[in-house]
Amino acid sequence: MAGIRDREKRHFPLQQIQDVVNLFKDQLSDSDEPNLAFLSIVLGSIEHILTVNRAVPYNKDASKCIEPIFPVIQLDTIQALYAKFVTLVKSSVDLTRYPGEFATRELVKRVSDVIWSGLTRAYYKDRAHLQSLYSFLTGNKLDCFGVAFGVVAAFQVLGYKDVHLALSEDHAWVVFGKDLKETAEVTWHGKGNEDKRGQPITVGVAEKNWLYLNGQPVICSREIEVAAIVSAINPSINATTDSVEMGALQQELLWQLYDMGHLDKYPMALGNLGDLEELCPTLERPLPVQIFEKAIESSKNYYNEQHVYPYTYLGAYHCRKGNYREAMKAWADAASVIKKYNYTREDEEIYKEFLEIANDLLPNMMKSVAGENASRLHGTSILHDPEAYANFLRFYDGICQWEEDSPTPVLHITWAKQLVFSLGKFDPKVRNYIDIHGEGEEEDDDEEDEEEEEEEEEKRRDLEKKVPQKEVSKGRKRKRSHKNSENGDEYETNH
Ligand SMILES: FC(F)c1nnc(N2CCN(c3ncnc4sc(CC(F)(F)F)cc34)CC2)s1
Repeated sequence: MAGIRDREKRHFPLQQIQDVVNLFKDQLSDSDEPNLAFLSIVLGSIEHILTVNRAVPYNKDASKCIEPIFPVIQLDTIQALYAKFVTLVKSSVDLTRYPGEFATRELVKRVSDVIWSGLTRAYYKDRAHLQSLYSFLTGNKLDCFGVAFGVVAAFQVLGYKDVHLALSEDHAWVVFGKDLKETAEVTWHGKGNEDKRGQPITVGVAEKNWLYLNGQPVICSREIEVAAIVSAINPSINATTDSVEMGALQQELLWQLYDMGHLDKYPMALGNLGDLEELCPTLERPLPVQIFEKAIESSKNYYNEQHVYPYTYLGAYHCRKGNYREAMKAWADAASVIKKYNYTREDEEIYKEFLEIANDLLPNMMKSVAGENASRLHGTSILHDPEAYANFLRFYDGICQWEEDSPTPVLHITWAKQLVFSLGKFDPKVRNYIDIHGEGEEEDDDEEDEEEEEEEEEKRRDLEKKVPQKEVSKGRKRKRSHKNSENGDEYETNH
């Protein structure tokens, strides 16, 4: 990989968002590969100034702090960090020992060790702003995504074209070799799990396993690796405040990548863009729902519909907007994906997603609709809607199927309590309008049905009387880029 040349230098100093967009446009449209390490250092240094070390100027009225103007990024700062990365990588690997065109498993493990040994011993791995090479080179800290990305960037520095990033919805690894046939773990996953660095991800490991998306991860090209670091931008200053400038830069860069087609095979980046558009709509651009639908289409077209997040992005959006019918459908669709998987101990992230939907978002939705007199009286609310009821049942059926044959149980008493609570909010008549017979089941005659319904009704009412409703907790902090937006310290809120 050639170093920083005039092609990069002429964009400096970077003084505004458009300068960064132009730099990325130039990097992505040239015949040569985009320089991953260089771009990661640029994004990390901007993010550092706009979120971590905000030298925010105070105007005369000290109580109001104003958003800092865009930081000026000097070429020499970037060049020094880039040279440090190149020196570290090239001095740690004796390439004469690896003569082949393609990377070997031994070399992949070696490069992973080089990144690994550059990390400080102990630090809070889930903290925000640990995703870029800027964090690695100035603070010796990376999150699990950052380590995998760092390995791929290191291989680009070493001149390899075959080592690429593989991304699932909660893990990252690399593919390499002729036809990208080989896979290798290069980072850790979650808490308290031994890392498996150097090991391949075999069919047996990936099969029916959400962490490896049943063998349907996003296999990145260099351009999609650029999309991954843009998607990994974390604009959060603290748990309640985002940098408007950093969010705007991420949004602009994602649209740039979108227009070049580099998000077509990256559902999570599309979901990210949909969330940003909800916060701050861009004129003449698709609406958030349309972007979330594109993420769903991407999962259908390229990943055999094995991805869950496209549906939970859409469901969360509709829930926030009060579109409860549509939220129910999206969540039923998400459960129809997860039901194909077996739940294992390393799937906590998706477990928390469904737990929040079933035991917090759904009950609160049913509560607020039950309270709406108008729609209830006119029977237009979801409590009278057979379609919503069918999706409600499909949601829970998917979760039950997810649990079946799994080594780890999913459901516990709270799930049952919340199910009874939400189910009980539907108007009993709604059951007469849906057909829930499985394939080939005999059609019962109506009288029997009616009796059965009455008995069910009695049982449900008795159960409800016995089961006191626990107050549901407040919603979980929404995910941010590739890690939750956990910050070390709290600040007073800006807005
Ligand atoms: F379900 C919705 F509500 C979600 N909201 N945010 C979600 N995120 C935030 C973005 N995010 C991601 N967004 C882009 N690319 C990636 S690659 C990856 C796995 C790992 F970090 F590399 F290990 C995660 C991830 C993870 C999922 S899902």
